[in-house]
Amino acid sequence: MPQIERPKTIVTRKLPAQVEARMAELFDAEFNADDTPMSEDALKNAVARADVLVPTLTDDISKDVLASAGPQLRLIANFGVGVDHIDLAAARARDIPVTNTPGVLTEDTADMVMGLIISVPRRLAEGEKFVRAGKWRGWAPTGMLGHRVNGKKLGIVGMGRIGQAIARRASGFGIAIDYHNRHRLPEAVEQTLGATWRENLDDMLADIDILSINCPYTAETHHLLNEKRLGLLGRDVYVINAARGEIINEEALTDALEKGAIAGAGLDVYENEPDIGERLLALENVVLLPHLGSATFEGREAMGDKVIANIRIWADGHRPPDQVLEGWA
Ligand SMILES: O=CC(=O)O
Repeated sequence: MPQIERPKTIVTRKLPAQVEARMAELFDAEFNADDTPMSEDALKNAVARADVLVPTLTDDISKDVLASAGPQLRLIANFGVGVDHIDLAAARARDIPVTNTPGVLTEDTADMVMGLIISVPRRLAEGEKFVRAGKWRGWAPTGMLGHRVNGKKLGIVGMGRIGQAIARRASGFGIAIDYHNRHRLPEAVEQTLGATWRENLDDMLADIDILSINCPYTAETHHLLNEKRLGLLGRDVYVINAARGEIINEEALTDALEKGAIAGAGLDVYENEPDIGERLLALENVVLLPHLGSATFEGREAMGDKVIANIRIWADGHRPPDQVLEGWA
């Protein structure tokens, strides 16, 4: 592990001002003042010069980009929790640790998912647009009815920190919780959350009212929700995704929504961000958000603090606390 006084730290996107100020104090830091996502060439140039790269989810840190890394690049300290945009195996092969920012965005993301769990079945976003469009003619006994969430069953795919935080909130709304996860949680945790483990994902899909996707995006979870699995959901089911767009086959989801094979969706993430298909944009039974999961002032500052802590601890010659160990022995 190195000991470096002021590591050359290249930050690929504009970060909160307090975070950049602290980084400028502590590191030989280079920022992206105009916040334009870096091109592949710009990323190659950055890894050729930096000791530490601070990327975000909008950067494709591919094997190709990492092939341009100079021998001095010794840490990738990601601003964000998901690391699917970084070729972890290529980083591992070059012995470059990757860190992320877990924990500090859990509650914000869970709050936003809860917002979608309420707003999609109750048609809140649709109602807001209706009022603004000047179409509202007053209260009506059958006006803009949605589905009740109290007493319904939520299926959570991926019961990590965020999944569990959603379960805690949903219980407060009187929603029952089933979950599917690679590993079953300890029984005591299940009991506290009031959550039931479903070993078989397909069985769970056929037995829920709301689905929330909260697993990481990996080769195994690519299009986890495909046409076949969408077909297992009932007509009154709502799909919520605040994890990664690529976990759902967006074409198949759009088909299901268009046909009324499912009731609606709340999406914060997409397969080709920031592009969203015209067909999806045209649908009424969908709430579309611009990847807002962790978008609070407090959360983004805390994410910056985590990035800084990881760099400092690493620069002091220790293993950074949030090293992503996937692919590492
Ligand atoms: O999506 C946001 C993140 O990975 O932090």
